[in-house]
Amino acid sequence: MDDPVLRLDKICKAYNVGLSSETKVLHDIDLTLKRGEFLALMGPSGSGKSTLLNIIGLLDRPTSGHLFIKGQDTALLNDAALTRLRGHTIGFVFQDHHFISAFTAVENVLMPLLVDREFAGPDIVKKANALMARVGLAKVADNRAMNMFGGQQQRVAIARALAMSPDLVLAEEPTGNLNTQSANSVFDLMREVNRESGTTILMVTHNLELAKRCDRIVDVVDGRITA
Ligand SMILES: Nc1ncnc2c1ncn2[C@@H]1O[C@H](COP(=O)(O)OP(=O)(O)OP(=O)(O)O)[C@@H](O)[C@H]1O
Repeated sequence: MDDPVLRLDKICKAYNVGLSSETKVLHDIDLTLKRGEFLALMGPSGSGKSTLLNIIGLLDRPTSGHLFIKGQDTALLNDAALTRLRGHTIGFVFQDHHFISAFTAVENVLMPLLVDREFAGPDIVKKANALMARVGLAKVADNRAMNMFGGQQQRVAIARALAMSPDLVLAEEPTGNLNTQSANSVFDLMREVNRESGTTILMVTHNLELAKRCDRIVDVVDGRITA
């Protein structure tokens, strides 16, 4: 049977505050993402969306509960194995893209392929250029990413997230800084990628109009899934 890309089983997260107390931020989160799904994660500020995204992105560990990626229980993996799994399975698109400022757009897309020995090979430049074409930026691939418009930068970030052909893309407010037209066009691109290549996408957003165009909306309120 095909395992879901992601399955969360009773995920809880508490942060230590001072020496003796802790704040519980996530409570018994159960969530399954099937291959090819495009899910919108919504919820008020402080409800725990970023905390959940960090756990799903294997950047942080839950306090309790289990996170399965393609059937693999990540609680059983050490940090090196988690890093490898993250690199090969998950792409990230954030509001703040952390581009390397001295690099062109296509060089930023190339970076993840260059640093992973298992991917490095003669075709990676071709792949990076194909990704730039895929996101509609072939003509400006050699411009500095830092000098581009917001919508273009977000397209570069999407191309970079797709470089390792991830099963799952996590996008945190990917259209948050954009005007309505750019936001729609960046969302359209993500929708196309999702439909064409079957990449599973989880997008945190405050934009209800865009969320409605996803396959499913999940609301997080006070660290619990409510809908
Ligand atoms: N490292 C930390 N230590 C202690 N408390 C934290 C830490 N990180 C987050 N929190 C708390 O956890 C709660 C959830 O925060 P989180 O950033 O996950 O919410 P969010 O839904 O992503 O909010 P926003 O939409 O504003 O980004 C908040 O009350 C926050 O103050």
